[in-house]
Amino acid sequence: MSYGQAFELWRQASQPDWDAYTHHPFVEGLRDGTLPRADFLTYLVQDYLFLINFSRAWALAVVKAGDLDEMRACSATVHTLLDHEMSLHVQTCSAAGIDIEAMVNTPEAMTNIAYTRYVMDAGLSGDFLDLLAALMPCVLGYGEIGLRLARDCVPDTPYREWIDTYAGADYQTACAEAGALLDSAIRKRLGNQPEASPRWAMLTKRFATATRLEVAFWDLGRA
Ligand SMILES: Cc1ncc(C[n+]2csc(CCO)c2C)c(N)n1
Repeated sequence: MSYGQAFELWRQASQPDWDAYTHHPFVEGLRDGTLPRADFLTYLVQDYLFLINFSRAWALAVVKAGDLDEMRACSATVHTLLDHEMSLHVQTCSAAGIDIEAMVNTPEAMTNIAYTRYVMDAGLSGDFLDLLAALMPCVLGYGEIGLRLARDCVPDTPYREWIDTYAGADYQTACAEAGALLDSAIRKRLGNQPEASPRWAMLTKRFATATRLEVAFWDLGRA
């Protein structure tokens, strides 16, 4: 499954942080089923708070978009986040006795604040490309993780549902579309040789910073 050209270049430029993100001990614990349930729930509650702010960042992408196609793609992501992705978190936590009131009243972890506000600032101080560069590690990293874990996980891991969500055709299609949106947005603004643009280094850096923030996000699940 290809997530596009810019992603491939930024992913390579972000080594070894990309591997630290996609092969983090937390991810390995999902794969082999050894991740303690309490750690998973800590992660899910923080991730719920993360997704609230992440939805706001995709809403900012609607504002920063350059045409109706870009607006449609970003507003569809806002809709998916608010009406599907977040309800999975609520259901799983509620089955474990954590109600939505408890979730929204949990203080945001520092790394959670750092990550989401970094993404928001990329969009507020920069343009559509700055914002997309900061949004992509999150979207595409989970696609890559999902595919690998679906292939390599132990058959009876209790995290099979989580893995199947991200390995599934719906999510993989969303990743391919996000990668295509990124490539097309870059082509419209920077032309056919974007690597030669003076902006390329900064965009690559934004992708790498968001990747490091993903590593830190897994760490907070293990606290
Ligand atoms: C820390 C963190 N990083 C990535 C994701 C995955 N994710 C975030 S938004 C979205 C839908 C499309 O943008 C998906 C799959 C997450 N949940 N939490």
